[in-house]
Amino acid sequence: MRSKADEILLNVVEIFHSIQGEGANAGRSAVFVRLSNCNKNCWYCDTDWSKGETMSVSQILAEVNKFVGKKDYPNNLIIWTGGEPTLQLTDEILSHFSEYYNCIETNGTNPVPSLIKYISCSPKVKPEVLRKNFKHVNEFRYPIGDGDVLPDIAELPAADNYIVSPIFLGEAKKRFEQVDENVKYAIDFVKKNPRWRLSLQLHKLLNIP
Ligand SMILES: Nc1nc2[nH]cc(C(=O)O)c2c(=O)[nH]1
Ligand code: SF4
Ligand SMILES: [Mg+2]
Repeated sequence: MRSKADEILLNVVEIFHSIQGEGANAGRSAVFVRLSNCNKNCWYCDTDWSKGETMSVSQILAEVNKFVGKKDYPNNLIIWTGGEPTLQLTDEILSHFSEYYNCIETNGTNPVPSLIKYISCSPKVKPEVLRKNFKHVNEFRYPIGDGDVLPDIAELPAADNYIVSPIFLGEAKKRFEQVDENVKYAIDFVKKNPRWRLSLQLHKLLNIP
């Protein structure tokens, strides 16, 4: 018999098992489910989110299960990313993944489903929009380039971690080159603003997915 999980369909770019490369969970084992599409078009975007294939929730569950077991909670991380995962992800979908520790990487344009356990927000909107969408997030992570100005922490919703990551550049959609000016600027920023901390995109340094 067909179940609800067979009927709910999502557009998925890729599903892979790696380590979380960025932020406060950097280094942790995680299954990434990259959903198609975004509502922004950042010049430094490193992801081809326009492609993808249709998958049912059952198919996604089967794929995730190949990599990570249900019994390892809360160390069985699923990272819903994109593109912008809030364009597709709902609590109804997440109810089928309740035995996993569900994390999201979001650009802050929309509120996230309530069943998400860990919100990593890399904002592409103004603080006032963030205040409307969130009471609290687990981490704010700003990609930062030489001379970029960040909002004051007082303007942002409450967060457990405030993180800057220097923007790396290189070939389009494969931006793995360190930009020394951005790294220096990020380090000086953290020295002057010690509530913020530095996170490097480990997966780019290690050349892994
Ligand atoms: N290893 C690894 N960590 C990541 N953290 C966030 C990612 C993303 O593309 O959202 C990502 C990614 O693509 N790979
Ligand atoms: S919001 Fe994120 S996924 Fe969307 S274009 Fe910008 S960097 Fe890429
Ligand atoms: Mg990525």
